[in-house]
Amino acid sequence: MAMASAMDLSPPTFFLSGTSSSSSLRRLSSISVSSFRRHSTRRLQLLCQATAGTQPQSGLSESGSKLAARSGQDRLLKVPISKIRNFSIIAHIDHGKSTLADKLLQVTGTVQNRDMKEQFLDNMDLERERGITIKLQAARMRYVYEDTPYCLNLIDTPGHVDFSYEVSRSLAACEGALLVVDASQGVEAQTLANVYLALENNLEIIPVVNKIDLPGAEPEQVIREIEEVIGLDCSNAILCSAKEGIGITEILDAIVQRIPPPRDTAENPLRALIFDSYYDPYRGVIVYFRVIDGKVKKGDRIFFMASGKDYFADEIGVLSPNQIQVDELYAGEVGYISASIRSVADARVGDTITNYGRKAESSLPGYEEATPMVFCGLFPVDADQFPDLRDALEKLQLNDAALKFEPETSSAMGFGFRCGFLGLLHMEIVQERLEREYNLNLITTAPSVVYRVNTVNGDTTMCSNPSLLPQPGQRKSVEEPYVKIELLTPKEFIGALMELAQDRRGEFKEMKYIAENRASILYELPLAEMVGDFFDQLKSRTKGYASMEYSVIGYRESDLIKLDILINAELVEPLSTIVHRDKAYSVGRALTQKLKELIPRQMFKVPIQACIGTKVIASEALSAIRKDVLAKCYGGDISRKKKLLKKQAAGKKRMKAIGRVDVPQEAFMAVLKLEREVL
Ligand SMILES: Nc1nc2c(ncn2[C@@H]2O[C@H](COP(=O)(O)OP(=O)(O)OP(=O)(O)O)[C@@H](O)[C@H]2O)c(=O)[nH]1
Repeated sequence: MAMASAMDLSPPTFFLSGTSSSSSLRRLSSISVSSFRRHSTRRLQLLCQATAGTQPQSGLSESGSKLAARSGQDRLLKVPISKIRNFSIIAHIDHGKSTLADKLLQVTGTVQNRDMKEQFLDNMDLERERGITIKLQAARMRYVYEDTPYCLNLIDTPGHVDFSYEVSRSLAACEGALLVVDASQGVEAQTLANVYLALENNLEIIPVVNKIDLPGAEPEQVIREIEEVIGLDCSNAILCSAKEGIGITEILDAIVQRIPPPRDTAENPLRALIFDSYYDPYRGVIVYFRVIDGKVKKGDRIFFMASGKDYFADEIGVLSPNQIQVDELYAGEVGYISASIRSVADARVGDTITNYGRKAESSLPGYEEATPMVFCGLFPVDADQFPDLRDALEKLQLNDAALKFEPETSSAMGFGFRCGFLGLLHMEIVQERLEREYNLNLITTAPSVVYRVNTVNGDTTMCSNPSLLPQPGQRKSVEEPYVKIELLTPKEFIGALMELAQDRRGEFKEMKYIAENRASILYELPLAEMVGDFFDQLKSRTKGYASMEYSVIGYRESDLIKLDILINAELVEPLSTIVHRDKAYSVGRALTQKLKELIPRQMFKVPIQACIGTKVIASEALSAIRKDVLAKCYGGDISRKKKLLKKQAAGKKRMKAIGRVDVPQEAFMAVLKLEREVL
């Protein structure tokens, strides 16, 4: 193995020269909305989506970690800072990011071929089932270029809009990025959004055109598109097929040649950027970081500059991709710290770690608190499970700094919690984990955005629960969050998309052609209009060809009112929604019709009414009946009858008794599933 040259006097770094087995890399693939959609039984309504704080895996128990550390130490080699390259892969979903990451790990021998199986990338049940990886991670590779060993750190990013903040922090930990574009698809909305994030972080971008093996691949045209749309010089773009292994060595060479090494600032006070963290039930929070300045040693007292907490670094190490303990990490390196940290809120993504005894003057730029965008109520079907639900939420919060919750009581639903999430995928995942891992049977109410209410006495309050919207007499105005969305579409679907956006109260801003047959359309529209089936509609109206990105641009005043639902003359607060005045009548009508379909008939007649204040604007009635599931079962086998009755009883489980009426879970989501034609 080549030694560091005499020229390189900078502090050393380490990498594994051999291979390692590796369950910890399992999370290296990124979130795939499309594969999520393929695998998920319960479909997502929103396109925004991603999640934080799900349990990642170290892949090693403590003893396993020590073992790896021992065997790893023997094979650790030192390289100077000039031989380190830190990079990310940015891509639109399904353009091949995970496949390329896997290939890089294989070709560099970081992971043995025999270990390389699909499960390797995704560990948690939920992740595997949905084909998504929920959080980002890092992997350290060794690559020999012109007889010199280099240490390449791949920092993964979650491919999900809800997590654009985490993406931006991962990119801030790198000097360069591979921009992967599918040769048969071209530039998509997420490609653009990620490139802009990379450019903001001054990264060296290497364009890679993937999937050139596909019959429909048009690499030349895609290269032109990248040059025209992004303005990136593509004269040295790399053509590759991650699947077939074409162009992989060229990519590794380009990483070494084109991405600059980190700056050598090891003598400065420590500043390390946290780009990921997860909660390990045995060791506490494990923090993934990139040392930007200075160095950190095992046993150091470290200080988290945003949370103000301090801990002793019990263990530090690198990810190769298993956790391998080392004694020190220097500027430019990527690694992990285990310091018996109790909650991820103490060590949030974006925070700066410094040395307690020699604090840095200022923290690294870009720290932001997580702001939940979507709220919903979670109520146990069985009121006795309320304490269990509270315990479960507290445990999940240890691992998920973005999850917010507070108790909520409603006369219809009893005791529960109002919870805040980054987006709908985040919400679905938390909800499923509560049900699967904590055995809770829950009713979830329709998600809502956060409204800003200006009251007549001059106060401003934030309202994330439609049932708590102040009375009309008390409020002066109501503001709602707006987003800017960019839609990229083949030109034949422009009309369909404009109709969709217009239908959702969108304001047209701009349209331009980014290629001969593809247009970019900009709209501004209320976030509330996207919390629903917007993304599904976008995909179905464009046969899956359009893509979109959005960002929140602030609050705007709208003519909003509260629509209440009465079932059997009883107000059901969780069914209250905030709607635009122009849509109130059509939503009221559609909602009562939908509820009539969803609520099973009872032994008595049940009126279902939609009201604005005390005024009933729409009304339906469920006629009385008792469903006799045994009606078609003439005589015969008692076990068959029992089976039918058991099935009927099971069907009733996820219902909430509102007064005397059993209301099923689907009814609480009815407002999201209204036929848009009737609106
Ligand atoms: N033909 C061909 N297919 C590829 C290539 N690279 C990736 N794919 C396929 O494209 C699909 C998406 O690849 P992924 O690696 O999961 O893409 P990704 O960008 O990580 O997608 P997300 O995880 O959904 O964000 C998979 O079915 C891959 O097998 C390639 O070079 N050629």
